[in-house]
Amino acid sequence: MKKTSYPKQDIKVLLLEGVSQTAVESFRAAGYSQIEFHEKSLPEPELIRAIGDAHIVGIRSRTYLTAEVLEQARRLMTIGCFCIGTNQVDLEAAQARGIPVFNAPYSNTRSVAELVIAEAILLMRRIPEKNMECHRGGWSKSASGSYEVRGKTLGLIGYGHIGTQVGVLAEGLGMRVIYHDIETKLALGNAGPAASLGELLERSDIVSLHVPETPSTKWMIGAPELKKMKRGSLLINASRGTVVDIEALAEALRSKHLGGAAIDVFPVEPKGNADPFVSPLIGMDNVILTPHVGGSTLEAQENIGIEVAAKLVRYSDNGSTLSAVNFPEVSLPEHPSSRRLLHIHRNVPGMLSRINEVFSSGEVNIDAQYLQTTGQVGYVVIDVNANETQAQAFKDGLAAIPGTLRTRLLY
Ligand SMILES: NC(=O)C1=CN([C@@H]2O[C@H](COP(=O)(O)OP(=O)(O)OC[C@H]3O[C@@H](n4cnc5c(N)ncnc54)[C@H](O)[C@@H]3O)[C@@H](O)[C@H]2O)C=CC1
Ligand SMILES: O=C(O)CCC(=O)C(=O)O
Repeated sequence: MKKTSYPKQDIKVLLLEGVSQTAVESFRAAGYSQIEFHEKSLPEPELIRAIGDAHIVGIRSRTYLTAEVLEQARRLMTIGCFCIGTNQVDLEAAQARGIPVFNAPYSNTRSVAELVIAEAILLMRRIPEKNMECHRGGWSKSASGSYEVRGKTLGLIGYGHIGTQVGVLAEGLGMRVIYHDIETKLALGNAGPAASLGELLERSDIVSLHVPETPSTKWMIGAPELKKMKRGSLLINASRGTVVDIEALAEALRSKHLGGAAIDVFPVEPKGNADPFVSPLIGMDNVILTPHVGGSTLEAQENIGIEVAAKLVRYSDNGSTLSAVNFPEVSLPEHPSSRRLLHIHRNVPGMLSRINEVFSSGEVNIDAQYLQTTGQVGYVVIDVNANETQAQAFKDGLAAIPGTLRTRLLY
């Protein structure tokens, strides 16, 4: 087994929320044996207990790693979100503690896009109501209110990885696609940008949301926006629950201003499958309710398990932070003949010269040095041709520099 400064068998990996077994297998294959696996998210007191001695933690969307929780995670080296969204982690608090956070930005995007397309067709055909009626022993064979999606306008709010795929699939069905994004985006196929959010809402037969949870998207669809939507049009939200004012949506559905909705995400979601689900949308036959499963397919979860575990292992073994969402990114080569020192520090002037002073005795050769900074944090990696004692002395020297957040030594 490759030797690390901290023996791999002593590195505790805490995996929550039933992340795929492919993640467990990836850690085992990389030599990590201390893996604590939980099928569910943990209530905060239990989370704090479990994370207290963990070096690596893997979560999905239900575990909130707040500044207070991170404060208790004294040994935590890195965090993996086995999903796209990272809003459940206090990214600034993690950065300030020198903890890179990784996610899987692509692996479940196709799964969400497929669900959205399926829901668009079902809602256009009024299938949710017809389904409920049949369940109640009713039979209303009628074409009234049922339409093909062909020729209808789909308005996508957020034209990123998921929005673009929904657009491409929708065009394959003959839909017209318009989108609204805060960034300038390359339009795929025949899609085109709407002049504004308001224009998109006014023109679309179906509006589908694909934005992240940020201050700019919080409650972005409220009563005034719903009012702008066409009478009888449909709303799909598989992004984040805080994007839509759910009470305003319920009212728009009750008043029949909207014809239907498909909602996968909610402002408050149950913590686990045993907890009750409460929503003003319950009981509305023209609403498809799903328990935040947009990305929950076996294909997506297996791929996410492999992708995020690989990023966590690479950081732990090699120091690479490529694609970290809150941290300076460095992609590092292997270092077979040198020892590698990692120094994470507050990004203040003069830090690099203080780091270099530690090696100024001229006793050893520096084989390579890498530096990257983002806003508050700097990350320097130094490969040195030193023996174990020298390397340990360098690590101690680096740790003593004021402004140091964390140091590690990799063999
Ligand atoms: N329901 C589920 O299970 C899943 C939900 N998601 C959610 O979907 C979101 C989107 O995923 P991706 O498309 O992969 O993300 P992405 O980052 O590729 O795309 C998001 C797009 O939204 C745009 N955007 C940000 N703020 C905006 C605003 N105020 N107005 C208009 N556009 C804005 C961005 O510029 C970007 O183009 C994720 O952040 C996550 O919250 C993702 C996967 C599964
Ligand atoms: O699968 C999950 O737990 C969350 C999926 C999701 O919302 C995401 O990837 O952002």
